[in-house]
Amino acid sequence: MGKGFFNVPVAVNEPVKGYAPGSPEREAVLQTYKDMFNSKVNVPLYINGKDIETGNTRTMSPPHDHQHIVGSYHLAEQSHVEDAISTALEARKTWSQTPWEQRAAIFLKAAELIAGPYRAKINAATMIAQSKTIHQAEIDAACEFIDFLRFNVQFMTDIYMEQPESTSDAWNRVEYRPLEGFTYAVTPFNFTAIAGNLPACMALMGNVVVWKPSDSQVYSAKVIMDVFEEAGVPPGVINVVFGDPVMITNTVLASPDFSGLHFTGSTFIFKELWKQIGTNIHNYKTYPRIVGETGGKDFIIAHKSANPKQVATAISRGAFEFQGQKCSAASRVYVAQSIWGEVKNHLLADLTSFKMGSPEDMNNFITAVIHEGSFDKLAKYIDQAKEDKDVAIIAGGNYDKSKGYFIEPTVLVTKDPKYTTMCTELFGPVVTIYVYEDDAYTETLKLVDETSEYALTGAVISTDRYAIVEATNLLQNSAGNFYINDKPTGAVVGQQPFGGARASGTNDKAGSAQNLLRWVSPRLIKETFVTPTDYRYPFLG
Ligand SMILES: NC(=O)c1ccc[n+]([C@@H]2O[C@H](COP(=O)([O-])OP(=O)(O)OC[C@H]3O[C@@H](n4cnc5c(N)ncnc54)[C@H](O)[C@@H]3O)[C@@H](O)[C@H]2O)c1
Ligand SMILES: N[C@@H](CCC=O)C(=O)O
Repeated sequence: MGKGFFNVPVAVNEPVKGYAPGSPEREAVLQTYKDMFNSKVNVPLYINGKDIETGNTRTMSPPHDHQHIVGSYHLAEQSHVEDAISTALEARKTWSQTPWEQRAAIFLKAAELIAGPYRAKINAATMIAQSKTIHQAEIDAACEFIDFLRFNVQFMTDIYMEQPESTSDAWNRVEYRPLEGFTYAVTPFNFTAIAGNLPACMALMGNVVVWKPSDSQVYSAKVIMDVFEEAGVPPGVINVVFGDPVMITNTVLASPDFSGLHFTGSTFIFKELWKQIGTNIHNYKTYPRIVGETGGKDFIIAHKSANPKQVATAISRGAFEFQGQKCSAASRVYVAQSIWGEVKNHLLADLTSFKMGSPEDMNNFITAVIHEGSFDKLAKYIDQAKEDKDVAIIAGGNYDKSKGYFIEPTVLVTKDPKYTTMCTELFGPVVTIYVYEDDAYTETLKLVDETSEYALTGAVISTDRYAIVEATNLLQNSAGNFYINDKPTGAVVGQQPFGGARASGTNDKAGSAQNLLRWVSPRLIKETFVTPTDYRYPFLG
């Protein structure tokens, strides 16, 4: 189909803008934030390239100002989901035959639109919908999303170039077909980049998609769809439905043409979806691909040789950036007794300096948690900690939902290494610390490995190389992303492919060729040049 072997632009990471006072990017994003905050957006479904208004709507409010309405979005009925499926299957006829370089051009254009004309808008939407500070919005909605789009194009061509050996009389070719049928993307609230990448990377590989965003990310999902539309994603290739996740999922998974689930979200939901796909397995035309990146209970272990200030900073950033609502957020920390005093002093000094409030005020490091359900759950764990004897609250512990869902960054110190908040994912600004005896390092590493069902990210901080080696070996299966002398968050596309195993997911590494491989079904074509005409082997005479 192609009329040349094309080189794609070399992917480079999008530089993170600083948003310093007086900078043009700061002025632009603040003005856009104000405009969006003070108007009302109408978000329809998007099916077959058309805006669909169902009339059944739900309002949208920023988590930091939950009585303020910034717009409303339309909820799908079953018939809309069925339309999304049939329109995707119709679009597949053309899209799956479209040359790869044409598909690539669309998503490279999307990257440039976000880097330029849409940057302030996608960042402001993320600040409003998900209550991210400008820095957290910039590294997610702008930079990480741009990186996904650019690097995926490079990964796609790397995959296509992977070809078998041929001989002089037979040419072996592998074509990387899109999956037969349609795919389903179910995305979380916490990363605009993930919401955009899950449908986009499947479409890039020639698939057609039904995408169900999180109810708490609709505003920034709308900007993503505007970008895709302007970049030229043809009608029917990516269809967006909002609303009841159970009804939408039941409808999608009931289709015999369902061919792949690309999920990011909580572990329990993913396991339920896997089970449902298993139950329906006899109905499908092909075995559906299942990719899920899910929860975490991410750790930092600080050796006695660690620099206490480095440990404290890794906790301050790793546990509290974006209110701990990263799957990679540090939420359990093991600190050697001899450095704990100093770590604690630095950490408490950091927490005292944190400012909390609306992301519009760029002095704030902490904003609100995503919704009332999350707020109430976190408040319950904090209240329980106030009651429990084995745990002390050394910072934070207050919360207030009168205006926004604000939870004070909270540090628990426990004497019980299996205390509930050392094991359970809370997904908020609460970190639990266990102080271990300096000479119990090896036992503590075993504890790290055995304490949680998850295995997403983790970090060791040490200046002793043997301690690093021991942690690297003993924690081999405890984290899919393992950091040495760093916090466990902040993976960058193209640098730290991201994902974990155990209950944290299928570890198909977002931001890598490995993930894209899940969305193709290779076909081997052997072409023989001189076709045999006699069945006898030479020795048969
Ligand atoms: N491992 C990773 O890469 C990664 C990245 C981001 C977030 N996460 C995880 O995501 C979670 C936070 O995100 P969230 O609160 O949006 O997660 P969530 O599981 O509540 O929601 C994720 C998506 O699933 C949908 N959903 C909810 N119930 C459903 C059901 N019964 N059937 C079908 N779909 C359903 C939601 O509407 C949403 O679109 C955390 O557990 C976090 O660790 C993991
Ligand atoms: N890319 C993110 C993780 C995404 C999960 O929420 C990080 O590494 O911090």
